[in-house]
Amino acid sequence: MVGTRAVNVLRGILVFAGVWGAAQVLGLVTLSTLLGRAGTVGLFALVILFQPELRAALERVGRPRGREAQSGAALQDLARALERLAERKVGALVAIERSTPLGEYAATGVRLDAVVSAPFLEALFARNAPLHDGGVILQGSRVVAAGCLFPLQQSDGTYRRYGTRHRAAIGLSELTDAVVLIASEERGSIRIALGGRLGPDLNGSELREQLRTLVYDYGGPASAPIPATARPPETGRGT
Ligand SMILES: Nc1ncnc2c1ncn2[C@@H]1O[C@H](COP(=O)(O)OP(=O)(O)OP(=O)(O)O)[C@@H](O)[C@H]1O
Repeated sequence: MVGTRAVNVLRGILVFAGVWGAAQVLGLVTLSTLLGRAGTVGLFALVILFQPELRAALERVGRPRGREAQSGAALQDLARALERLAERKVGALVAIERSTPLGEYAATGVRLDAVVSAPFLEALFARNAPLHDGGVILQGSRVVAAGCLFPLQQSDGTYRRYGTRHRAAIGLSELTDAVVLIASEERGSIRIALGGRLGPDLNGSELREQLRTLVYDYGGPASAPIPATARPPETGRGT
């Protein structure tokens, strides 16, 4: 994905390999030996750098069967919590992990390991609750972190008028394939940010339908084009 840390690292590796290859072709023995040694050290550095992603991948391999059924119940609870929060005009920001590991964003908040339930999510975002600020991250049917800092979408004009909660959702969805839900404190609306775009207001049944398509039925990056309801870039104040 363009702009992600992995792509930047890959670019660096390609430049490194190019210089190393050129040194070997040109017979620059000292330079190619030095780069060869640096490459070995670099390999270890990569393992450390991508430790959260590697751990998430291993966790995914070891995840027990039956996760889909649990996620179905979790998504129902998530939708119910978002509806209630929006109704009461309590702001909420929830990122659902899909293919891109969200470990680096979870690390900016408080790690949790709790089953998704509507009362728990509502309690997390309640005004004055210690973790109500920032975003919550879900992996499967678990809440894995709260109070997380998401990357703000750089105001390129399209979303300039939106507040930081919405721009954090758009920013995260731009850098990852997460499905990011926003309950607006100001408007009492629910929206989804996906692929760097903010969708329209959703009612409860539309939200459930979107969660089913984007999360429950999700079979990997190739299977999930951005649905029409998440497409229109809107220019008005979203809050
Ligand atoms: N980078 C960020 N990552 C995660 N959450 C953030 C980030 N920046 C702001 N927030 C959350 O957004 C809240 C501020 O929301 P703000 O009113 O500015 O945005 P908004 O898009 O207008 O949302 P709302 O419609 O709910 O008012 C903060 O209190 C915090 O909880």
